[in-house]
Amino acid sequence: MNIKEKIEHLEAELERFNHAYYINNQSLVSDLEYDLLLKKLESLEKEHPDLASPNSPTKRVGGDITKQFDTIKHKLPMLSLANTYSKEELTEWETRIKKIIEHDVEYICELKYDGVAIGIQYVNGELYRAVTRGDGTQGEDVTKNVRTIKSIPLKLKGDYPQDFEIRGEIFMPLKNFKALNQKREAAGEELYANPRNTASGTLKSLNSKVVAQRGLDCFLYGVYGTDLFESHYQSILKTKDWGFNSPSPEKNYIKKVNSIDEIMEFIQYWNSERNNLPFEIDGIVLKVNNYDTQKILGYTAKNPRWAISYKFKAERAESILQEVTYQVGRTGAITPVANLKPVLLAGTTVKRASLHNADQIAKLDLHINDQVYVEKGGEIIPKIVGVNLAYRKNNTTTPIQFIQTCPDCGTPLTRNEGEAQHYCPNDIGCPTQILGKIEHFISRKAMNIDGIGPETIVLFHQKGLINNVADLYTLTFEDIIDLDRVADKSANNIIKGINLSKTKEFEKVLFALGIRYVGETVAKKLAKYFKNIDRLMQATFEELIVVDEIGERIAQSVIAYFQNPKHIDLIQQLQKQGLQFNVIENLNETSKLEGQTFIISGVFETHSREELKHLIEENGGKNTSSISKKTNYLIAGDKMGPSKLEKANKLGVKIISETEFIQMLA
Ligand SMILES: NC(=O)c1ccc[n+]([C@@H]2O[C@H](COP(=O)([O-])OP(=O)(O)OC[C@H]3O[C@@H](n4cnc5c(N)ncnc54)[C@H](O)[C@@H]3O)[C@@H](O)[C@H]2O)c1
Ligand SMILES: [Zn+2]
Repeated sequence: MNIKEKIEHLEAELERFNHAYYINNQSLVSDLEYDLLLKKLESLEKEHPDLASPNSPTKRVGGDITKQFDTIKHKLPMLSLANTYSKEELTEWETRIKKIIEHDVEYICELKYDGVAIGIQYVNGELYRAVTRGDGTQGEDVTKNVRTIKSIPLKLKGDYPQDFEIRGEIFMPLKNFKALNQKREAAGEELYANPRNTASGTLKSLNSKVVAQRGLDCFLYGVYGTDLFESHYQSILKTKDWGFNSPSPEKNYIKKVNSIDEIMEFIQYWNSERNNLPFEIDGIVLKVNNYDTQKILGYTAKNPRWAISYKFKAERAESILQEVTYQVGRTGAITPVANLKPVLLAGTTVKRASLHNADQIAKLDLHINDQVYVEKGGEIIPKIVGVNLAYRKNNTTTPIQFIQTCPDCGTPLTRNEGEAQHYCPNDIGCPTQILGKIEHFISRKAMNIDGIGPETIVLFHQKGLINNVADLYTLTFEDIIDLDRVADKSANNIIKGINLSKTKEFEKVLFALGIRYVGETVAKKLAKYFKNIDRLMQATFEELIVVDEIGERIAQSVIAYFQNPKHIDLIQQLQKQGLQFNVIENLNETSKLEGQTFIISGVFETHSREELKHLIEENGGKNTSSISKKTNYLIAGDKMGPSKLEKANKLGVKIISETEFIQMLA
């Protein structure tokens, strides 16, 4: 390749990565690899300015315009940040500043939140519009989605400017990310790769309800369009008074400093502490504090000159790929797992890395006995990010052949068109699938059968007592007491728990069946819509997809499930045992309290708190556990805490007695 071709090739590659990252929320390479390629292109362009294209990715902000939302022009461009990976590069940045600014410069250190940028305009103290960064000049109007994020105020407090913009980062807290993936796992869905890409995909969701459920959060770190302040730091402290979730100095999320050494201290602190944060950061951001100084320094086409980021390198280790083993999931999905020579990484010994699916193996062109690079990002299980090809030249390695039959039952694997995952189709006879399905069935969110754990299930299965979930209901006290280690009392508990599960609502039963892609929420929607199993079994594809939140993939999976005679047989057995396959209509339900939110506090004369909560829900109202502006009523009983009362009064929440509440239902 000559230089021109090299530049063109790099440009095309970076464009491809940008598109995947900003539009499809996928990382095809690691951030470090991306940044190295970009720097390579930058230096080639510097040496050969005549060959540089005016639209090069080195000169443009990576754009997220999907055309699914209205585009809005930014009043002030929304730029990216130049990035550095070392103290030397930071020092170079400071030297460039010092060439222009003669006096001492104050810097602000902040966390670099790993999410998506947002600009929010407030007019007369109310959230007016929220726009994504887009291509830096214009972004997309995602106001409706941003309104669902609880930490972003809809109305401001205090002495705010009449019209201004605040910018920040929307991200997904780790807890919510893990919960979301757990739910997806329970529904047999592919897991999301990392919080950043999930946050960015969620923000661009066309259904605001989905956004609300997923629990995005936001930190705000820049005020624009007002001349109230002299410095960045001053403005950030003030935005807290207006009601914003801005970074707090108490937690060391933001710090004012005067030298590179102090900056390095902040960086080192967070490089080790970042694993204890409830959200992900990918580095530190440094900003010149004084606004006048910022103005003098100005901008390049892509970045402000007064700010820079210091990015953490994902921790990486080298190891040898010794073997690939295959796990069978509850829904039959096959997951290849890399077994590595144990190696220390980010403080823990790593022996395994996830390989996701056959495509992943092919993409890395993995061989057994390869020397591989392992990284630990936000995910709990580390992943293989690359192979040392030089090592392969001098060692014997063998290409990996993806298995063709199930490691558990020997059935030939299948792979649906357009899907990355292989499946074992023998869902009735494959031991891991049998056990996985029963474990899912008895789990807390499904049938919630107390007294049985995974080990008991294995034991029952080994003794030939259960082969599917219907067999649970034919277990007798004698069957159970015969097993090792089971005492009278626990045998009784098991039987009791199994019997009690017969009263579980239809939606729980539907979820417990473990139909691929039918998670808790989907099961609820399907139960509510079709009311009973017969109607659901007869539903056509067209009938299914009109249901809220049911897409093509779920509809196809539901249809495929009911086409299998073995599943029909199982359902009939469960019906015979008396499980609920109908929605029991609650005759007490009304919509009298629709749209009203209640909080209950204190002790009451005629109803327990639980009863009151139940009455609220039955009549279409909502319960909350903490008072906010959105709370409509506080039902006050005896011994109510004075702080609650004070807060309710302050926020204008109406305070009512138990009797007054009951009158609302009359
Ligand atoms: N892996 C891939 O395939 C791939 C592809 C494209 C981009 N990327 C990654 O994305 C980077 C480019 O993305 P970018 O342009 O958004 O730059 P960036 O993420 O490196 O930095 C700029 C962004 O940082 C965010 N930010 C977080 N905390 C901040 C704070 N306290 N103050 C100010 N800003 C803060 C803002 O959203 C801002 O837009 C690349 O360097 C690369 O690491 C990766
Ligand atoms: Zn199998």
